Amino acid sequence: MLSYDNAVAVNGQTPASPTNISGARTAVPTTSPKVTRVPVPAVSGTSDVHGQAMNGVQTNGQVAPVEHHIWLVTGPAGCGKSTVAKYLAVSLNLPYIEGDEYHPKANVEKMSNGIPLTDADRWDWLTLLREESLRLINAGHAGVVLTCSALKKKYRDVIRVAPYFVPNLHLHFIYLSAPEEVLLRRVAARPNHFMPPSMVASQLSILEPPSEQEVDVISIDVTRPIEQVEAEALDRVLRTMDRVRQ
Ligand SMILES: Nc1ncnc2c1ncn2[C@@H]1O[C@H](COP(=O)(O)OP(=O)(O)OP(=O)(O)O)[C@@H](O)[C@H]1O
Ligand SMILES: O=C(O)[C@H](O)[C@@H](O)[C@H](O)[C@H](O)CO
Repeated sequence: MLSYDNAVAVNGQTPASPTNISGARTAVPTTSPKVTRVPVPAVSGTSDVHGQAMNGVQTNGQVAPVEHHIWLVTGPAGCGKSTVAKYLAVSLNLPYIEGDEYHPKANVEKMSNGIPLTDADRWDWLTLLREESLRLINAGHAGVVLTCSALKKKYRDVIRVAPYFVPNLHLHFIYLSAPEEVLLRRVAARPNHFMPPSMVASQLSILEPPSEQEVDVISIDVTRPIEQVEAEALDRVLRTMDRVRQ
């Protein structure tokens, strides 16, 4: 069941909710969550040096509205979410939220032991990722880059609620697709990661690849070398931002 237990700050104000009253949080990051913003030059015209508002005075003297974006890099284990998300975050000078670091300890333990998560295991985690994205945007960032497997449509729909909370907020999924053998090879070759290769099959068994009706999804074939994947991802992001601005 969807949970709205955790209140989201809207324009700096936190609405009353059962969570505010009890002070309890249902899910907390297992480790120090990775919310990083790498101080490199922004891609021209996308953000200022603080990675903040992408507005500015247009040639007609009018101030353009601030457009906010959540770039959610999605797909099954090993598809390259973290790699691509870090690249986008650096290129766009935006904070990066590593979804895996927000799983409760029990989820990580399950996955480490080769036990797939259930819907119930994922609900609070998904809500937490949505909240954390909104928190950073409400704190003044123009946008965020977020990784989250979001394997089913109903998981993506949990995040799709985000734009209700912030004016001019746009959510985009960047879905990385690769066949099982490629995922297996990449997961098996990756050192020091909690996810065993045996979990790839279960990820694919529940995966609902985004349909054409999910018009907020950019799909990218990631069987190609990483440089090509990153270049395509950035190009599609920049073109999407242009479209939104027009
Ligand atoms: N296009 C690519 N070509 C070759 N190797 C890649 C490519 N993309 C990612 N990799 C490598 O595959 C491995 C998995 O990538 P990464 O950790 O980014 O995936 P992920 O989707 O974040 O995985 P998980 O969700 O399981 O954490 C890494 O070792 C990474 O360097
Ligand atoms: O929904 C899930 O089953 C999980 O989020 C997984 O996708 C892992 O966290 C990730 O892939 C790590 O390897």
